[in-house]
Amino acid sequence: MATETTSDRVLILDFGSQVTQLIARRVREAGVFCEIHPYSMSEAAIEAYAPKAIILSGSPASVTEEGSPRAPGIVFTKGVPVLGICYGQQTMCEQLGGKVEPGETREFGRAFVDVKEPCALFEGVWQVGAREQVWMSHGDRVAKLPEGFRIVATSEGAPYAIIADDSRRFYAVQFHPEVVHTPHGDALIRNFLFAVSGLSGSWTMAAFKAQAIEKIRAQVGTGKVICGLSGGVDSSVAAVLIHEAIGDQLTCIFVDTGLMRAGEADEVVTLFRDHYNIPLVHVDAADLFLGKLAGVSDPEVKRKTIGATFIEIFDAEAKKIGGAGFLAQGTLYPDVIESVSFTGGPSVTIKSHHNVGGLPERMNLKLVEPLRELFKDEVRRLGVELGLPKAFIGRHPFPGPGLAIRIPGEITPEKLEILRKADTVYLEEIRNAGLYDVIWQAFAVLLPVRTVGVMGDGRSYDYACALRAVTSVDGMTADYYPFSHEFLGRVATRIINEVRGINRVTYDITSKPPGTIEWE
Ligand SMILES: Nc1ncnc2c1ncn2[C@@H]1O[C@H](COP(=O)(O)OP(=O)(O)OP(=O)(O)O)[C@@H](O)[C@H]1O
Ligand SMILES: O=c1[nH]c(=O)c2[nH+]cn([C@@H]3O[C@H](COP(=O)(O)O)[C@@H](O)[C@H]3O)c2[nH]1
Ligand SMILES: NC(=O)CC[C@H](N)C(=O)O
Ligand SMILES: [Mg+2]
Repeated sequence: MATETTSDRVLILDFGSQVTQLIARRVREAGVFCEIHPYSMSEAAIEAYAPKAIILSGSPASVTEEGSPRAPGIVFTKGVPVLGICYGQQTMCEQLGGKVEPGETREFGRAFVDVKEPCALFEGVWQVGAREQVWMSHGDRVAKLPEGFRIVATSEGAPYAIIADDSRRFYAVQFHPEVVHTPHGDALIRNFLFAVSGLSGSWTMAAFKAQAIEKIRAQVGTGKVICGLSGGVDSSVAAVLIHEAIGDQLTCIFVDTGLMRAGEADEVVTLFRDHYNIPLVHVDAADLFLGKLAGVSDPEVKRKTIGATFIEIFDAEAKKIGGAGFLAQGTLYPDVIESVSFTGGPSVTIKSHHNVGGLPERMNLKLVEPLRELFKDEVRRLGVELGLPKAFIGRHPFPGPGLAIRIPGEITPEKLEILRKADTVYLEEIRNAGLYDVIWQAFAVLLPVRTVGVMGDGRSYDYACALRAVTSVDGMTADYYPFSHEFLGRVATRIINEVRGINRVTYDITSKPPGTIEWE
């Protein structure tokens, strides 16, 4: 999976921590390319990836348990700098001849470290003698240092809060520098990347764009490419990027799945044709999708059915334009991470994104996915770099499976119609209140629950709907948007008055985690 994007690559080995993603974000924000791989990555794959530095993540596991995960030996013999975080520190110590034991005091949340000796990791950030706030989440602790290490900071629950082996460039911390609750944690990570590892921090969107174009040309040659275009920011950016690379070898395909929002199909096609001179085919596949989804209520079955149907259509369209060999999609890094359960790795499949885990096993078209290693906010920056108009860049994400994953249970044309109306009212109110751009994503969900109400002195027995609005940076974590009660009241009244079939409205205040943004 290694890419040619840059030679300054950092490898993050994941032991299953909840916050491994954040390590990647901090590294990329520093202008350094990195990828997350499971700790079980083979030594050959590590060699092929050729990291300039390695970071070991935290983990729910305990080094003291038999069979708990270990880093591949090559991590410590390759001669590159290594930063161990929490479990990463513990396994580093254990593997290099130190000792780990269950601690007497567990530390969760805010803690303080006393800085004892100078260290490249916090040079220019923390002073010797200072007491600094960090964020801890551990029960075990290092009890004996491996040879070559020294203690540079301590905390109450972790006498080895920061340790260093300067000659081998191995550093390890018991706390989590990647979370915002460790103020200056990002500066420590930068020090590891620049001062310790000597990386350049030159991974910019302009550099990414130039290299991505080269890669697309090399992969595709003179072949024809069709690009699944949804009107969302990811596929729009992918299409424009690919068009810059291969010009008229590209044809875009917009699939109307029948699971779109009100007016969306026309809007997307018009917007794209107005701005770009890229051939766009509009396929009306509503009957096909609704037919295949009839009677399906399990979320994963829905997602896989939708993924397979998309591919069926792309295959047919590829033939129609005289045999395209490649399918381009706006797949992002989070789609990949959430869909993939690493064999032998610690993470589990949360949901099969229709364009990754939902793809059929056998595919005729070869995938071109130039954004596969980017997070959403990075794609938006690439969009700016490519000169995409704001109408594309600022759009809320809309998932490929569309309203199908916003109607828990079976999907029917009647339910789709009700949901479209409620969603339209909700988004209209959000726009009127000037909130569209401060919210990351907002939508209505039609619940498969009917409740009793009283309307116009009569009894109603209709569906309930839930409203969702979240703030986020990259969709990997999210919080609910704190609307005023007045706003929520206004939307609820309008939906109940205007949308036949809904007589109750609720607001979803679940963050991610533990929830996800979509309901399925
Ligand atoms: N209706 C559609 N027609 C054609 N391709 C689609 C459609 N919906 C999704 N896709 C393909 O699946 C990919 C993933 O969808 P996803 O919703 O994650 O991205 P997007 O729609 O491009 O952007 P956004 O996340 O902002 O909605 C898209 O980039 C696109 O290639
Ligand atoms: O194209 C897509 N195909 C999918 O199968 C899919 N599932 C979720 N999403 C979008 O991903 C982001 C994170 O969503 P979740 O918190 O629900 O996983 C949110 O922005 C979701 O809308 C999808 N997009
Ligand atoms: N966050 C972590 O990496 C925790 C590591 C280990 N499970 C402990 O409790 O110490
Ligand atoms: Mg979309």
